[in-house]
Amino acid sequence: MEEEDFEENMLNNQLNLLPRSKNTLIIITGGSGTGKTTVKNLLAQDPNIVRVILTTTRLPREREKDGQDYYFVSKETFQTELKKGRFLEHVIYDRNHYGVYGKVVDLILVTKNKHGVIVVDVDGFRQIKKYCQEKGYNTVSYWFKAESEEKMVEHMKKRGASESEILSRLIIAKREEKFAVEFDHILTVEENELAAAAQKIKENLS
Ligand SMILES: Nc1ncnc2c1ncn2[C@@H]1O[C@H](COP(=O)(O)OP(=O)(O)OP(=O)(O)O)[C@@H](O)[C@H]1O
Repeated sequence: MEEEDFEENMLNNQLNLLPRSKNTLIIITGGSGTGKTTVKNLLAQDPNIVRVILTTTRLPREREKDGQDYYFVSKETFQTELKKGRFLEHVIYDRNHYGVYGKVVDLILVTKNKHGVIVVDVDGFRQIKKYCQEKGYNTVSYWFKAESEEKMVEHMKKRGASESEILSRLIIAKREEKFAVEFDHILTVEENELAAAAQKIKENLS
């Protein structure tokens, strides 16, 4: 093969490996009370970053809107879609189903041509990352930590968690700590520095 052809081939191969969308899905995981939800909401204030909306069988609460807070579906629809493999991840909480539609990720990164942000557990992170890799989408993952366990407890109390919930969340957090190495970044969110954490994530996008 001529040297020029070889170079062109190399270039084409590299282009094929490039993601189809230049946008990035920001995946946030970590212990309870580490500021994940707050930082996600701060990120979503940026017009270029869109929250990945979950689908649920739970009934809408007052003022919740379909397509804005959640996609609300019936249990039957959820089961049918689940069987078809449409959900990247799926959890049952308080007898209600919650799932992430693959097509919602496509909608944000490709159709809307924006970055996405999602808060998920470790299993969800793995599933979503796998999906994005298969589709050629960029992801950046963050494992969130608080300054200390005491601060996590303080934060959980702030959002109204009961003693028993706090205890079980701390146990889960301890158990899951070992998975932090699977993430691109481990981010300690300093006390009252939630906006700084969001800013750091945004800076890492460009
Ligand atoms: N670093 C921090 N400094 C000050 N307040 C914080 C910090 N992290 C979280 N908080 C506060 O703690 C409360 C819970 O935070 P948030 O819901 O963002 O945590 P979370 O990681 O999403 O928790 P969970 O997984 O339990 O839902 C909020 O009131 C938030 O403002």
